[in-house]
Amino acid sequence: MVEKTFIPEGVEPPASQIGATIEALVGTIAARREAGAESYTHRLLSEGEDSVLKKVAEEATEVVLAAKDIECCMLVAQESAESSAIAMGQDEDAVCAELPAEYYEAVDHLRYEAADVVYHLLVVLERYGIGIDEFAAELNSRMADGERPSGGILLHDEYIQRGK
Ligand SMILES: N=c1c2ncn([C@@H]3O[C@H](COP(=O)(O)OP(=O)(O)OP(=O)(O)O)[C@@H](O)[C@H]3O)c2ncn1[C@@H]1O[C@H](COP(=O)(O)O)[C@@H](O)[C@H]1O
Repeated sequence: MVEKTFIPEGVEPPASQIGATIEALVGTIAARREAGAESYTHRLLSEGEDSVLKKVAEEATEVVLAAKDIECCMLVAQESAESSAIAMGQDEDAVCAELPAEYYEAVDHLRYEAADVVYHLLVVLERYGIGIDEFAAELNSRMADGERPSGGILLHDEYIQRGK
């Protein structure tokens, strides 16, 4: 925990799968500060900022394209199912399209690109000294009380500077 954050008194911090994964990756990324140039992460942390910042933008675009591929597969499958229904004299509004293998490949691709975005984003946070708990506090501080995980870390008010 850093001075900017706190956990409400008397509550246990939560445990979760994705939390453990992100924490392990964040630890690896931080440790790569001391690695050599053979480490891709080290290069992103130590070279000019454009390398990692461009990578975040590029990977985010790839997420968009991967999601669009999924949409395209769904549309093609639906249109094909509707055409078949019409040809067979069935109600085209009642058809349920069978999704092709390409759809599942596109979903896998989206997951892959999403992981690329998260990794590069975590490198950016490390580069600019934003700890993972501080980042969690940013997300938690946006949540309503009933929505936030029990024991979720929060930002002290003076560190909430939205839109500045
Ligand atoms: N999670 C990652 C990770 N995700 C993506 N990348 C790299 O990010 C780069 C992405 O570049 P590209 O987009 O050109 O390549 P791509 O992802 O193959 O292809 P597309 O995205 O274009 O489809 C590749 O070089 C990947 O290896 C990562 N490199 C490292 N890590 C983690 O960081 C640790 C330390 O890595 P090193 O610094 O290399 O030791 C690793 O053990 C991993 O846990």
